[in-house]
Amino acid sequence: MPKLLNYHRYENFLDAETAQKLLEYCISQEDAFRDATVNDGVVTKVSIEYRKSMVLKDLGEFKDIMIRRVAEFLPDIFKKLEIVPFDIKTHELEMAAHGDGAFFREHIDTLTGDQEKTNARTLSLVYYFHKEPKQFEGGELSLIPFDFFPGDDKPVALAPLHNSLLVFPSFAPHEVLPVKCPDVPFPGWRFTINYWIYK
Ligand SMILES: O=C(O)CCC(=O)C(=O)O
Ligand SMILES: [Fe+2]
Repeated sequence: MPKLLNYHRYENFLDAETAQKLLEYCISQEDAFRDATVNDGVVTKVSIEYRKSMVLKDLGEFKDIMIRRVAEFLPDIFKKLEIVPFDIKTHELEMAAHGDGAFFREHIDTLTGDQEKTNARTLSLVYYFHKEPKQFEGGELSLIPFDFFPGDDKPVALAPLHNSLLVFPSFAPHEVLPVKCPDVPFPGWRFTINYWIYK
């Protein structure tokens, strides 16, 4: 019987003007997005059975904006997740775009190989944004109970709310359910900033 680990969602995370500028930046970068890869512990590769989405590494000014904003919330994040506060080693951020048929199957964000032992993804933060009104369906983030701990919990499917930040431990299993938006061009897709905090 599995247990769902703590998670939390902050709504209206950025001020409306910054959220709008971020959306404009993202849309302007359409040609710089590349097929997303996955890492199976040995190699990093594109795997269309496992993950279909596009990513962009260069967040421009929004990298610092996001890091600064999240820093204001960190004490509350540790509290909500019931995680003992730690010193941050690394910040890793990328932007992702999910169009029609995009998904990311069940996974965790932390690698368990030796090389990661002293520097591991610990907190996963996903900032959601999209054009309004929303032009896609689906794309919920499903958090999956951890069968290591006893409990009676069921998976929870969280809708990608515009201008919200979802936080959960990087070792919590999760998946992105398929997005549906046939014939919707790039500006109407499901966008995120994926942000991993390393301990
Ligand atoms: O897009 C999301 O909601 C989550 C993305 C994700 O799980 C990841 O990039 O590791
Ligand atoms: Fe993930």
